[in-house]
Amino acid sequence: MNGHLLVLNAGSSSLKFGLFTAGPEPMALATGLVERIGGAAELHLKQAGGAVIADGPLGPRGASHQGALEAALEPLLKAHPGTAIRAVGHRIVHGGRNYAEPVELTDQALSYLQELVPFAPLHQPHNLAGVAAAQAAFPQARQIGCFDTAFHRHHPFVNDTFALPRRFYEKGVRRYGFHGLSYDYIAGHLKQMAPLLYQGRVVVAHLGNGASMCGLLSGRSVASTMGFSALDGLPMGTRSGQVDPGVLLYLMEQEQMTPAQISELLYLESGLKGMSGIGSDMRALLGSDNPHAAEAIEYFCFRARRELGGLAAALEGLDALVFTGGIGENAAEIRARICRGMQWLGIELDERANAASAPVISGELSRVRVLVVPTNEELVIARAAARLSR
Ligand SMILES: Nc1ncnc2c1ncn2[C@@H]1O[C@H](COP(=O)(O)OP(=O)(O)O)[C@@H](O)[C@H]1O
Ligand SMILES: CC(=O)OP(=O)(O)O
Ligand SMILES: [Mg+2]
Repeated sequence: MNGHLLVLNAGSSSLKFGLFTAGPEPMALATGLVERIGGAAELHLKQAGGAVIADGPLGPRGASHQGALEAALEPLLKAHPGTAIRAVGHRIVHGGRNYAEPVELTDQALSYLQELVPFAPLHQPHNLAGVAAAQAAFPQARQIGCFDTAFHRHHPFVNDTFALPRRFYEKGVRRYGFHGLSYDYIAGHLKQMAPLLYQGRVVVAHLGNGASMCGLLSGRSVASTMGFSALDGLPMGTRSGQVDPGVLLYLMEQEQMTPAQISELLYLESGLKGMSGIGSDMRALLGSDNPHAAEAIEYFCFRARRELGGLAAALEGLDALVFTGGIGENAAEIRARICRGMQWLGIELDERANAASAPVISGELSRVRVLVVPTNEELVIARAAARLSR
């Protein structure tokens, strides 16, 4: 079948994208990233072989996701003249109750996904804006949606519900879980590279700007630290992670904060940024001697250890721990500090392997294998787009 695939992974302040071949196992031809959209946006775009196509500030077009997408596509398509885009695969954070698999984005699907915007205000609007922009740029192409929630849709009921009156569950107040495209990639990687571990009890720590952990049993999601929204669980770059709901009542009743103000607080002003007063970037915190930065890092690692213990309980044991995401893949110091408190669970790191971010970072005597696996959400999307546009 002719044509290529374009993959768009729109985050809250970033846009990752790639041009792929459309065969049964798609191959990346070029991949790119726009970061700091809305601020000092920069475009980084390279060929799969490593040659740089574009690298530098985006200027005024970096003010919005739409502008960033247009500015990113120009050099991409110029470097690949004659490319016909057969399908555009989109990461869509929330698929709600309806979608446990990727789907073609018909008008009906899009209007359902639009209704989910309040469930994921930091991501869903950008994801849907990406669809609109891609429809305008490639009117002939099929638009395929791939959902962060889909991988978790078969959670057992205890991990799907809250202890609220039943009617809220029926209305969709559930623990959806997110980062499913990343967990899907990791599960597929384990199946291929470590089939015995794949069959076992695995916790994946996706530690990026957004962060969550997921318990896998035979490659399927059993429990995740993110729930109804992408706010729960671990603290993140700017998100709070788990907070006592009583705090929210207090903020409304005593501080007279509006829902919009609370949303801003929890999604954009909390987490590493809020605790440190410095910023959301783990690199900046690790490089700082400010005691509040140190406390934010310690809280991050402490919460990760707590969640790891909880997920191991949900899995009734642990065979492997996988680190992924920008922090999980690169920050040896953070991996070490999470693992240091977990010897009781059978985790022993090999310090040198960890410092080198080697694929296996556990020591020979460690009962639990500890791995570093770079995630690839774009490849998972490309595979789905290839399949659904066949
Ligand atoms: N070498 C590194 N050391 C520590 N943190 C890093 C390193 N490289 C990237 N990070 C962190 O990874 C995070 C971004 O992760 P990423 O998975 O790219 O985010 P997103 O959720 O936007 O996809 C940032 O906090 C960044 O500081
Ligand atoms: C769901 C989520 O938190 O995504 P990201 O890590 O891209 O912010
Ligand atoms: Mg991410």
